[in-house]
Formats: sequence, structure tokens, C-alpha cells
Amino acid sequence: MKILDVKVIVCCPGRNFVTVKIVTDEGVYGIGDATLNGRELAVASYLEDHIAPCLIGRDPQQIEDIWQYLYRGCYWRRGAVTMSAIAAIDVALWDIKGKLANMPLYQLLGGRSREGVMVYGHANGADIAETVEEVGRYIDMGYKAVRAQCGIPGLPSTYGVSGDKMYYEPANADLPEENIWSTEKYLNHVPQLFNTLRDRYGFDVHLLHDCHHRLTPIEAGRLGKDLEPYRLFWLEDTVPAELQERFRLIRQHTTTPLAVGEVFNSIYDCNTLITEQLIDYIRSTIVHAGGISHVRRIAALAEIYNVRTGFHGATDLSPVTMGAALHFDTWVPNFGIQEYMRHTEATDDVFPSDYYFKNGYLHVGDTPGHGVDIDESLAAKYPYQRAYLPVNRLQDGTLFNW
Ligand SMILES: O=C(O)[C@@H](O)[C@@H](O)[C@H](O)[C@H](O)CO
Ligand SMILES: [Mg+2]
Repeated sequence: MKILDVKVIVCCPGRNFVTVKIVTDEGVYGIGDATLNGRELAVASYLEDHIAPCLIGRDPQQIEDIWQYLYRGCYWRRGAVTMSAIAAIDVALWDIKGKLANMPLYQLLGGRSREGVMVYGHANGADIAETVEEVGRYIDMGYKAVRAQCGIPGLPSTYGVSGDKMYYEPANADLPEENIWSTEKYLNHVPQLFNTLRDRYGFDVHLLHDCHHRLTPIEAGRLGKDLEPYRLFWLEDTVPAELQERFRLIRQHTTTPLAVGEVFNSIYDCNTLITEQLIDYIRSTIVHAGGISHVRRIAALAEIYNVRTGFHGATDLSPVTMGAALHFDTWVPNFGIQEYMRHTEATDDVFPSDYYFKNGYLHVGDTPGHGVDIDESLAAKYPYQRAYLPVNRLQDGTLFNW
């Protein structure tokens, strides 16, 4: 069996996606996602110009060998562009293997470990009152877990707060927007939000919060401590995580569970965090961390240190990643939770899938492979549109973390 073609499809049904389609000489094909928000065309070129020529004629069944070939063979290891490109190929090959075996992916991985995948939705509002209402809306839709983000008095805009409540989309400008940030204002405000949420909804619903890498370790320790009475499911991305040792200080100061990893792309980004048990949830996701073949190594390491998975699932991860992630979540023993931001109808039309939401859980279907396809002629109607994530500045103009 041979790979005949590696197609790279870039489309923008409301937002940009980079998709790979690997076609074999036996007619079976597989689909993978390579979307890297705000840097899409770099990955598309990596795939088209540098990976595709090496794959033609290879046996698509040799997933591990192809992974090693692309990782070790390029010499320049790791990095978001490389690992997203490898991920797309890897997921497409797993999709092919599932189709050849006539099995859904979760069966190939080791079978079902749970009935459904608990997901969390995104509630956000301009102020505490609006955020509380939005959390209620998610609870009414059946969600067992809700992330709450709220506007901060005195700041014109804040991470996670958007006009469109259902389809949050941070990459919204032809050139990066500039946000303004104050850690002091933020740290004073957030505990009030969770105090109000617990007063209103009690302790049965899981509540989560994302700091988007904006704190120092000692500030993170303080916020974690201030939030302890409200029993968060997790506090996410408190500090920038290039330096894993930073988490030692946070951990000394709070028992609030910590999650990190959406920007990581390899096991080497989180080995200290996992082996020293400095975090509770690892968020590294299939599309940005080398695909199923690599993320299963991260999950296996995490399992022996009591760290659970909590994959990134924002709208910039295409339904292909969501489908693959849900199969992984259905199998992986140390599953924690899955982020779920709904895609727009236009996106769902371009990427037909068989997963569905019911009572706070997502469920995979039994279609062989990962169960997500791409409608290429529809995709062609939505050409690429340049879009950037915002940047962030302190009130005095200093460039800060977004
Ligand atoms: O937790 C999350 O979902 C976020 O941090 C994302 O919204 C993130 O900002 C985007 O995926 C960036 O592309
Ligand atoms: Mg996040």
C-alpha cells in the first residue's frame, strides 16, 4: 500500500483552518488538522513544500516510522510549526489505519474507558452580573463544567471576553489588535466573580478559569490561595511556562488545581511539571504536540504521576482535532476533562463529523477512523483570510503576555 498524494487544504469558513488529506493507492484516505492560529501559512508551506515530497510512495500503515522520520529526520526538532505539521500527518495516518481496520480510533487505541467525555464550555461577560448569567446559560444547556472569564473594571478589554458568546474567536483582525492589561485590577476582581458564582450556583458545577499566562509565580500563588474557598476544577496558564521550575513556587502556596500546556508542543515542555507533580492537568493537544503518537507518550508519563489530561479545544482547533481528541479521551485512562468551544455552522458544514453533545458530555461515533471528513468543494468557497491574535500591553505601553 502506498501514499499517492498529500493535499494541503487551507480554508476560512469563519476562521482559518489548515487540513491535510493523505490519499492512498487503495482509495482509502485520511484527514489531519494542522491549524496554528495566526501562523497558518507557515505550517501549510512546511507540509506542502517540505513534508509531502518525502511521503509519496511510502506505506501509510507505518505510522511510527513516518513519525520518527519526520521528527528525527528533519534535524530541527520540536517547535510549534514542525510539531503541528507532524501532527496533521500522524492523525491522517491513524484515520487511515482505523478505516483499514474498520474500527473507530478509540478501539485501535485500546477501547472504551468511559461512556462519554466530560467537556467544559466558555462563559464570559462584560461584568460579574453578565458572566453569572452566562454561566447559568451553560448549566441550562446541560454542561457539568464551565469556564468563567469576566471583564475587569477599568480595562477596555480582557482575555476571554467576547461579543459573540457562543463562538468565541480571538483571532479577529487583519493586523494584531492591542489590549491593555493591569494585573492589580485583575487580581482584585477575579475572586469576587467566583464568590458570586458559588453563591448563586452552589458547588455542584465545576468552575474553571484561564489566566492566559499573565501572572508571576508569586501572584499566581496569591490568586490560587484567594480562590481556594471556591474550589475551582482548575486554574489555567497562570504563568508563562517556558520555565517549568516556576511552578514550584506556585505549588508551595496553593492547593487550587493547576492546568497548563496548550502552547506546548512536546513532552520535553512538561517533563519537570509532570514528574515533580507541579500540575494537575496537562493541556497539550493532538494538533500542536505531534499528533496521537506523541500525545499518548505525554499522557502515559502523566498517568504515573497522577496528572490528568485536559486537552485544549478552542475554535482554532478544527473539528478534525476535536474528533481525534474525543477518541483519545474516550480511551485514555487518566482523562480529566476536554475543552469544548463550539464551531460555527459554516465550519461544521465544511467538516462533517459524527460526534455529538449530550448532557454535558461529548460522545464519539463508531465511524471507522476518527469520524471527521472535509467537504473539499465547500472548503474551496472559503479562501484564506489573514487573521491575527491580539497583543497585550501594560497601561504604560510595555508589551506584555497575551
Ligand atoms: O484556553 C483556551 O481555549 C485559550 O487559551 C484559547 O482561547 C487560546 O487563546 C487560543 O486557542 C489561541 O489560539
Ligand atoms: Mg487557555
